[in-house]
Amino acid sequence: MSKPIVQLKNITKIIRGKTLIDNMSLELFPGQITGFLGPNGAGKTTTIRLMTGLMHLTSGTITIEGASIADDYEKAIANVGVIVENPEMYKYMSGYKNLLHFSRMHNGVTKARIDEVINQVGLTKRIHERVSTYSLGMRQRLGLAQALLHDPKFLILDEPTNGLDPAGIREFRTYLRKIAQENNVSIFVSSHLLSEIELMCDRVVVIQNGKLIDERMIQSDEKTRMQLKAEPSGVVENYLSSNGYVFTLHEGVFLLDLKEEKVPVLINELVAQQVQIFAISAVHETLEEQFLQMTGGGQIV
Ligand SMILES: Nc1ncnc2c1ncn2[C@@H]1O[C@H](COP(=O)(O)OP(=O)(O)OP(=O)(O)O)[C@@H](O)[C@H]1O
Repeated sequence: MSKPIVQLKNITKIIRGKTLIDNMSLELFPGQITGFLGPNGAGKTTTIRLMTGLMHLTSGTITIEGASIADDYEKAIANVGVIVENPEMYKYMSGYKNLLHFSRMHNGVTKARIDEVINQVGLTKRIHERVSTYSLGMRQRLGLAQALLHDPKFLILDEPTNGLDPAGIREFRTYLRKIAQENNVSIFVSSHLLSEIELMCDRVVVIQNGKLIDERMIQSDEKTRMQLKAEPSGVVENYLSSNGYVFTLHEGVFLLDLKEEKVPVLINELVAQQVQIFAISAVHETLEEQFLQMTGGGQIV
């Protein structure tokens, strides 16, 4: 695994005797999109405020590209890009003029760099039109371009796809992935929307009561848990075990993990052995179900 871009080491935040963040440690890596998931009040916003220096740590350290937020703020923050919930844009100016305006907030953003980010977020054709004519998805992408202007290595997105439909989310994700990979940026997506995290991220960390309670990779090409009802079960059992399937049999229903594209193969082979298939279907345990189990049913929208 490559070197982390961001390191949170045993961070704690206490305000007026209340522990908001409790001894949390986390590493974020280049090229990776990490989802930060938690019920309302879990401490997501507080963590982001600590990461961007808007709040001071009670104890622990946060470093970005090796620079400490507490001791070397300017250097650390130079590597951070933030997209807030609804990026504030000048609607009656063109996308280009907006970017030109925001580029002046940083040192050394060239016109060539502005063109580069416009191209990266797919806005080249419409960039000279007024922002008021943009779709919501285009505005989000303009917000992304704005956050990328100074070429940060760490990008924070707070509830990034607010209001986008699933197709819009998917489109936005394509751009995020391209940016994570091409620029070797570490992207951190804070959201209480499980579906959003599932769609956009490679990895998810779950926070509750200021503590990290789970961390896992999200694999899109994962095997699906299937339930199969077929008879005679002895023949099915024989076939599955001699072909290396891992399965369980409960009340006449087989449970096994396999990739969806393997389903027709399995059906053909069983039918060839005179097996009668009554049903085969996917059993989905979504991240949402896992999450609800983990957090004991915290308030999720
Ligand atoms: N300045 C503050 N002073 C005291 N308590 C605070 C302060 N800021 C946040 N809190 C409390 O800290 C806890 C964590 O809040 P935080 O906003 O970080 O949660 P969150 O995960 O971002 O939730 P949401 O999804 O609702 O934004 C909450 O109980 C909140 O009331």
